[in-house]
Amino acid sequence: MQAFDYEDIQLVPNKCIVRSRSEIDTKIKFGPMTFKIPVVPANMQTIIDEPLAIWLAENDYFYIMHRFNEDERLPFVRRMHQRGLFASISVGVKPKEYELINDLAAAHLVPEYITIDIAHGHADTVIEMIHHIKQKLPGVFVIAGNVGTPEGVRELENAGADATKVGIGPGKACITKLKTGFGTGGWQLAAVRLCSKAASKPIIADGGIRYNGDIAKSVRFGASMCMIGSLFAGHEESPGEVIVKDGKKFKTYYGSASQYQKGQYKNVEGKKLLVPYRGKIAETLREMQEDLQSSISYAGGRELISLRKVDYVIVKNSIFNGD
Ligand SMILES: NC(=O)C1=CN([C@@H]2O[C@H](COP(=O)(O)OP(=O)(O)OC[C@H]3O[C@@H](n4cnc5c(N)ncnc54)[C@H](OP(=O)(O)O)[C@@H]3O)[C@@H](O)[C@H]2O)C=CC1
Ligand SMILES: Nc1nc2c(ncn2[C@@H]2O[C@H](COP(=O)(O)O)[C@@H](O)[C@H]2O)c(=O)[nH]1
Repeated sequence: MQAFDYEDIQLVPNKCIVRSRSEIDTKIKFGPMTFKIPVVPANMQTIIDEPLAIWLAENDYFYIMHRFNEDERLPFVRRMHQRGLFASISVGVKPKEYELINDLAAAHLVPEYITIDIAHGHADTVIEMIHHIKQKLPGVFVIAGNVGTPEGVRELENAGADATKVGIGPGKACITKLKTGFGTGGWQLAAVRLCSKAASKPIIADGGIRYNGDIAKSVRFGASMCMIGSLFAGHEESPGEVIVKDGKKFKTYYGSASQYQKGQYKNVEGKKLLVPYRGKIAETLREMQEDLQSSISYAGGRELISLRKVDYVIVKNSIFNGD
């Protein structure tokens, strides 16, 4: 197996078949809905909150609400549906999470998407939760993760997951690779490739995306969707705290397994960092779409799927991504 990451790969251009990039379609059908671009902000507390979820849903972007305001999830689903918007929530695997699924079923509240979000997703705990959701809320599109191997993808798909999320430790706020020695940090793009070859359902490439071009690379290697944290952390709408340092504005971004999220220093696998303030999220999403349109033009196509066939070269070998 070749180990490579985003910075090691360049995609090889084909002849352009459009007169303008505006002709190019970046849409992706993912589960029951179609979205403008194959990108979802990470389901982390400093990345997504309810006002942003509403804005994203209203503007045809995918979102996944984080799971850290536990008791707010059921009312959140209700409020999204009352607004005529899709509901997309996260769950863990502890006993209280089973109660949430039971309560949603009892209230006939069926979110369109549920993401099972734990660090080591290739686990019986996740398989059991997939079974529970599918039994109680059969209409839900279930995303399960995170995994980093073909075996992980296959087992979760076989258990009933409709999509799997790939990425163990490549994230910017992640210290899993340093604290445990395990993960896909430094070879996340190769892991996406490996996992997508084993997948019979969509996969989400999660973590390690540092530039807009990495979205095209993820799609090239089989991702249907990219989950992004740090690139979304610095916006006006981002829930992180604003910090002013030496006259410059920053926002805080912390890992979901950091002491800041957990409230205690136990099994910590995440850190806190400051990211430069970068204005409105709408502008970043617009630029991502434009860059993706350009990518597809270089692929010699007019829609996202054309990226899947392009040649690539490995331009160097480094394993610094995420550090
Ligand atoms: N994508 C990534 O690389 C990573 C992401 N995260 C994020 O951090 C958040 C917290 O994750 P997580 O700690 O899993 O959530 P939880 O604290 O909710 O843990 C979920 C369950 O899995 C158990 N668990 C957690 N890690 C392991 C492990 N390595 N082996 C066996 N059991 C385990 C926990 O028990 P106990 O705590 O008692 O072991 C608990 O019962 C999530 O949002 C997750 O996505 C965290 C690390 C890596
Ligand atoms: N190992 C850890 N990974 C984490 C933690 N919190 C979140 N994450 C993962 O990172 C991505 C976002 O990555 P980025 O490179 O785009 O910033 C996120 O979706 C999670 O999968 C953590 O505490 N530890």
